[in-house]
Amino acid sequence: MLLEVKNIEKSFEKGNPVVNDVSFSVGENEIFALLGPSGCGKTTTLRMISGFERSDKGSIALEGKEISSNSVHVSPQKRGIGFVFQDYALFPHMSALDNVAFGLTSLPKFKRKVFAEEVLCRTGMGDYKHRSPAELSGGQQQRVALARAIAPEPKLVLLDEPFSNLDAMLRESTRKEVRSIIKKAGMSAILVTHDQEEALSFADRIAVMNDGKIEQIGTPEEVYYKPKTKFVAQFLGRTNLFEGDVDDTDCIDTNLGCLQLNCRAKGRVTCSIRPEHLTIERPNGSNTSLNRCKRGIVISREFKGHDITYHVECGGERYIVHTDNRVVFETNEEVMVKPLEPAVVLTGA
Ligand SMILES: Nc1ncnc2c1ncn2[C@@H]1O[C@H](COP(=O)(O)OP(=O)(O)OP(=O)(O)O)[C@@H](O)[C@H]1O
Repeated sequence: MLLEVKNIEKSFEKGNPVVNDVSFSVGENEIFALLGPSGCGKTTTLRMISGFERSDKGSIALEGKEISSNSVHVSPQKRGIGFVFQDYALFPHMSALDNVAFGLTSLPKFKRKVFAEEVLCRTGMGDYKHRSPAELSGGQQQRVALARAIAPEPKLVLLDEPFSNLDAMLRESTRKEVRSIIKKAGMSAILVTHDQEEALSFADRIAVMNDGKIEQIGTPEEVYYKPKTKFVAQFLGRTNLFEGDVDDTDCIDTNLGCLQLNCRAKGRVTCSIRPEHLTIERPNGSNTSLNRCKRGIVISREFKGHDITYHVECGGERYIVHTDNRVVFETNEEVMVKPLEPAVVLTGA
């Protein structure tokens, strides 16, 4: 493993820990994301890894060497880690090119600007190389800061909301370009974001944080399709939650009928089904008697072009169903909601 973070903790003043017993590791050439709502402790975790903040407890090791513990604190400059701060932190008196060339101390002087320009071009900022930060927009400064962090090709680069100031189109293309630069150079990265779509599309693995703690670590597919807690299920997009007693066929009885579970469980469980794992049908003789499901009413629908989201009331509860645009129902229509996949049991709920 390139980075090992073990049981780190941080409190400010006398308050509760804002980072509470956080552990994870990042592999070689891996892109890892810390995802969670504002104030959950993501930036503080990143600052402890960079060395700008000292942890109260726990340890951090980079390439097997301890850089932070009770007795060790390697200064940020000596950690060999690149970072992009939320506020860019560019040198105001230097051009974009000089900002990027500044850190390239391992290259001979005559090569620094050539290489800096190459990286600036890859983040789409080649045409702005002579401008000072004051002459650039927020989004452009953000891309220069990205270029500056990745140009020296550090083993690990820390990215704190690095795409937040870019508009939707630019965000997607910059994200792809930065991901490819990191992967091609063999670097690893930790991205901090509260944007679930960004974490899902950019990272190889994601740690979902809530209130100072990590609730789940997994690949994008794992955290999205197999959330362990209610928080993870709800933070990673819309979902339908159910509670019920497991019968001896691994099902629970719900308003939608008998729901099959994704794993063996006992007693009372909470489980989740993503809206795209439900579909709706017109009631007919066969599906109404099937599985004791109740009829529902379409309360509203959101047409989004390539797909449609329906809100259906069924047995006094509301459910969200996401279908492709060929499944067309009107508001107030009577429907049956049918699961397409088993419900995921929230084992950490
Ligand atoms: N220097 C500080 N002094 C006191 N409290 C702080 C300090 N830095 C952060 N905090 C508090 O610690 C908590 C976690 O902050 P942090 O910036 O790590 O969260 P975050 O998840 O990165 O949020 P955001 O996405 O809004 O940046 C917040 O409640 C914040 O107010």
